Amino acid sequence: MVRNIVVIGGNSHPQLTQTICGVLGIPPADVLLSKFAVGETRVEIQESVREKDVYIIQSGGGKVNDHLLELLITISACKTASARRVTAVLPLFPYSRQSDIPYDKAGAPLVKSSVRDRPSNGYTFESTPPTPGPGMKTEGLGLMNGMENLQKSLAKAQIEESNGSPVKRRPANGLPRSDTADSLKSLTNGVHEDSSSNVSNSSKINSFQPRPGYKQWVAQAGTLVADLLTCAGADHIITMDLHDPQYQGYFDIPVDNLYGRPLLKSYIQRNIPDYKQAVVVSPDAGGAKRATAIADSMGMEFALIHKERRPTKITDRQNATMMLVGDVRDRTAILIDDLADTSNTITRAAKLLKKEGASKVYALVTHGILSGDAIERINASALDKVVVTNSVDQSEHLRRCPKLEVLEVGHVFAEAIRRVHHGESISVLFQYD
Ligand SMILES: O=P(O)(O)OC[C@H]1O[C@H](OP(=O)(O)OP(=O)(O)O)[C@H](O)[C@@H]1O
Repeated sequence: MVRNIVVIGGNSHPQLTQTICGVLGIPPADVLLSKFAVGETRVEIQESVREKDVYIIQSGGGKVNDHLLELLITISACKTASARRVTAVLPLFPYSRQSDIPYDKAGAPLVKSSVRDRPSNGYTFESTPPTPGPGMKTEGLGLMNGMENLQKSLAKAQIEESNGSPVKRRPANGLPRSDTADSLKSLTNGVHEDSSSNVSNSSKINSFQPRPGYKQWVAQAGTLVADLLTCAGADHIITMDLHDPQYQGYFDIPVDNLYGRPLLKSYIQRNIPDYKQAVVVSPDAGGAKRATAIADSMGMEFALIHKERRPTKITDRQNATMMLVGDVRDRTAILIDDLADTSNTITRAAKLLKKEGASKVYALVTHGILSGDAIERINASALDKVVVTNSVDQSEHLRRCPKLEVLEVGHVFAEAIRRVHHGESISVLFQYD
């Protein structure tokens, strides 16, 4: 039994909390996790955590936003109740697929197709508009252009006023008082259009295009989530198989990223007949390192599927954008990935592998998120077996998916908690060879 330690389970995965507490030999702490009628999360810690080492178990998946907020409020409640240290245990780390803005193959930030499809003549990676500087020609550029247009409009208004013509004035909220089309016309005139143009108002609105080079920013939600956790008071994070291991660098508190690989490897050794003759397959380039680590350490062959998310032909959505590099003919193929969400990736990969002659296809995935109709997709797919860990609650998935097998991660997290609590090294839990 471990002393002076408190384990609090969030609503995301009560069974995992029970397993962890069972291994540690302590009961889960008494907490009240509920909601007000309006939907706001309510947390009450119903026992003392003063000077205690607190571990809060909350996984991603399911109602991920609710679970995240519940975790943040629980961390904050423990800190204000004088906990000595608060560790957030996130078997599946929420938002870790959104740790950075997406980049295209050329290394430029991804933009929406309306901008991406523009002719690239003269495109540079310089920001547009550039930062205004002394002596810089400002015509047609950002704020300076807006100022010039404003000055022109004011001058024009003064002339019209002195001629006795009616002049449109903006109300206090800054919008012109006339109808919407007129308002937008005058607004777009100030920034994007030549005011002398004769094009009709509605076509101007419909034909609005962002300025070339303008980047439609994608939120860096992963960074925000890292900041929210530390801001709420987390002193330490324990997680498993982060989608992007570099995400740890977004934190200024310790992050222990445990590996699910030992569990996957031991499943292969124990359950796949003649596994040395099987081929480990990564369903996309992003997971190649993960899959090769397993293949190399077990002396197995490796193949790679090149995955392109956008289908090129509407008539062949399933295979047109996937290509196998390697040979799986008459062999068992073992797909390795960090997570399955819609399960599109693994089911399409399985179809391709069977088409390429694989005799059997397994998918071994650390995080079985399996959202929406993922289970139906798996049931109807060429996959023979899908093996996931219970980093996300699998009880409902298990009921609906006869192909699913679940590996227990509770004891791995319990051991990590025990070691962190006693100040012992947990590097042994990172080893997977
Ligand atoms: O079940 P699905 O909905 O198909 O999602 C699963 C895929 O998504 C993730 O990769 P992602 O597509 O984010 O690309 P990356 O590996 O290049 O980051 C993950 O590594 C899987 O390959």
